[in-house]
Amino acid sequence: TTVAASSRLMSRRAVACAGYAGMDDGGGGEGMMIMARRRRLVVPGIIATAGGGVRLRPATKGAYTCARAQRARGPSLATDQSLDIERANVHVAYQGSPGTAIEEMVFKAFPDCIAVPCKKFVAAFEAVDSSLADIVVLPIENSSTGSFHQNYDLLLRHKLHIVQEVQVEIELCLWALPGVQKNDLRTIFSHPEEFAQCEHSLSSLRVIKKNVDHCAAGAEIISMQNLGDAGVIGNAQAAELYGLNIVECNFQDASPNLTRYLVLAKTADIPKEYGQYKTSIVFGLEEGPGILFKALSAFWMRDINLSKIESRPNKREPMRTQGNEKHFNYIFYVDFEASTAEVQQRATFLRVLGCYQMREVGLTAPICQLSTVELVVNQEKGTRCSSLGEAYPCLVSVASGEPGLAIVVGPVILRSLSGPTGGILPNPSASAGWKKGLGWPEKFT
Ligand SMILES: O=C(O)C(=O)C[C@]1(C(=O)O)C=C[C@@H](O)C=C1
Repeated sequence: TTVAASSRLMSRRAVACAGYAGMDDGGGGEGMMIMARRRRLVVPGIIATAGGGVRLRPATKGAYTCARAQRARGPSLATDQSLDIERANVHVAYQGSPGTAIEEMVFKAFPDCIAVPCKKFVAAFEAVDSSLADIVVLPIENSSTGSFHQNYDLLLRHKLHIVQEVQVEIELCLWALPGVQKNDLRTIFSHPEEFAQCEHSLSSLRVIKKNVDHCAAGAEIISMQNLGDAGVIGNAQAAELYGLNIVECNFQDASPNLTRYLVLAKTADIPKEYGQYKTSIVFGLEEGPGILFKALSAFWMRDINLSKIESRPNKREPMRTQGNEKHFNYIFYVDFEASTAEVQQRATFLRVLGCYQMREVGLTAPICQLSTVELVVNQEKGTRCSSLGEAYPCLVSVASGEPGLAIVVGPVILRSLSGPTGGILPNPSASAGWKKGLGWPEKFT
């Protein structure tokens, strides 16, 4: 059976590897066609390190330099202000390998892309940092288990901009070698987040859970070692690819099971037309009663919908002192359905992580749209912008420490496509940083 198992795996993997090398597998079947369209980049000069990072091979050993990578894949759009992430051949980095849920999402969202699978997310971020890939795709939240906390930390550690978010429904299945029943299972492999999404389903099984980076890694272990008492939780694609049978479909505790992914690039991709979009910021606050409430009231005063707040420990300054007491110190990640607001008046630091469009793959209905009325003033530079696109670079520079104060005034939010619910006047007390003499923007007076 070992031979049968490995030849089964080999034949499946031959298809996967044809995809990996960017070769046409020559098959005429529907599945083969899909694999042929799916191109993955193998970067020969990249060495995975034990810590999951990547480093480039030294030049003497035939380095695959950024310049060579660039030549191989044509002109880079990484410095182009109008980065088109939905173009053909956009290079998409992610943590995963053939058959993973994340890869399925990548090909759903970017059907003509070149996939750049990496061992770890850190390596995927580095691939974009070093221009080997245009964008990185990062899971950030699941509809039943919530935030992927470690991935929030990655957003801050790297200087990439969020350029899009994509929500995907992922059906999880339990699979094992052909002939293996649910009762035979003693070990189950999966990604920790996928275990969490199936906690209730798993409670009836007496199994040991083993974490792997993604479901395909677990499937490969089972297939290669011919483990007749092990299963793996993941999406259906990997089961097919690694020659496993589905023991149970819809194994996740809640349906639909949605994962929200962020797409990040080196350059901010500012929405040029007003549509359904979001901004993500991260900030720290000074000590004091109600400070978070005051910062967030800036959104309320402008009728801006906050869609998510996440607090994380401030790793650089883990403790703050209040009187004689020491407390944990936090930073706050906030997503809101508009452009940036004047939180920076109260923030000890603030970074705009991105302003981006929201996409849903196979899901329904936009919730809110922003009208074209938007004005930003950077007092020091006296810049007035009439669109979010114009305003964004100024907001980013102010947020990253340049002198000045950028304030978004307005905006008028259309709650439905049928018409505005009314404009929001800037509230003087909320705009305390506004310099006298500049006056209120005409559009709002
Ligand atoms: O195990 C896989 O196949 C994965 O792709 C893992 C993965 C991901 O990285 O996107 C997939 C979905 C989950 O919600 C969390 C993790």
